[in-house]
Amino acid sequence: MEVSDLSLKIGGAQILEDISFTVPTGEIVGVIGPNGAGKTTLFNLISGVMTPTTGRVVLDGRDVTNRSVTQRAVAGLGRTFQTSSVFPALSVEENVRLAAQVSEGRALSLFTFPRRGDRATSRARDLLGEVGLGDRMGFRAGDLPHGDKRKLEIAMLLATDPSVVLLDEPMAGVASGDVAGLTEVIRSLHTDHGCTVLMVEHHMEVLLGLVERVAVLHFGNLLAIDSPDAVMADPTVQSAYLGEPV
Ligand SMILES: Nc1ncnc2c1ncn2[C@@H]1O[C@H](COP(=O)(O)OP(=O)(O)OP(=O)(O)O)[C@@H](O)[C@H]1O
Repeated sequence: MEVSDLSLKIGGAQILEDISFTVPTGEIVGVIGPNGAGKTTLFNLISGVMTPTTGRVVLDGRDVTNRSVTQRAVAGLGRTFQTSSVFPALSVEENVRLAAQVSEGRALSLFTFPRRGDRATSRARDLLGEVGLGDRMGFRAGDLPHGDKRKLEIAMLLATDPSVVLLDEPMAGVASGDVAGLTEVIRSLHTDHGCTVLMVEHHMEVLLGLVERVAVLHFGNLLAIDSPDAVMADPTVQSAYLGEPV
């Protein structure tokens, strides 16, 4: 995935300015920065929720800058949001089955009842087993604890066979006892599914344990993108992000 010279101006406010970086296929990159730095806006521009004032977004060699959210999803871009986005009244299995049906180009309908051998159903069951929710398939999704909702969202993402995944604060609100399990599910996106992952996360221990590089945003500018050690040792990053050199 490549973004080049990506900028967003709203009214007189420069929200993001000339952001350029490349994430090679299969790499996990973390995105950090103080509140209001522009992390979610960057995800909105990459996923097509917002249109950049200037710049380009390239996925798998294809320029998708002028493509819609749906077209980018079809091109292999998946995303989770800061707030949970499961269908709360549906069962855990129904949530993933719908995602699998949509990715197969079938109707977003629950009136196709699950049958033995049905591809979307067996895919949903496999993925739920993989993320550790194999024993919760019949639960109402809205009743799951937050960490399991996050795992469910990842199973829904995987049902669409994404090549690039954007995760916006996946650990937000997750109970401390569920962090390790969810971390492993996120790791599997890259190790087992070969996904390219861009991840905003405030939980630094989790982030630094997962990512190969970290991008640091500050007031809409990209201060650095490098290995966690190099970024943490960077005096500009220390003074901007941590307040002062340490
Ligand atoms: N549609 C918009 N109109 C005007 N300003 C906006 C809009 N969207 C975002 N902003 C501003 O852009 C800046 C970046 O916001 P953004 O939500 O991307 O930051 P963030 O780094 O994700 O913050 P947080 O860590 O709090 O989620 C903020 O100052 C925000 O107020």
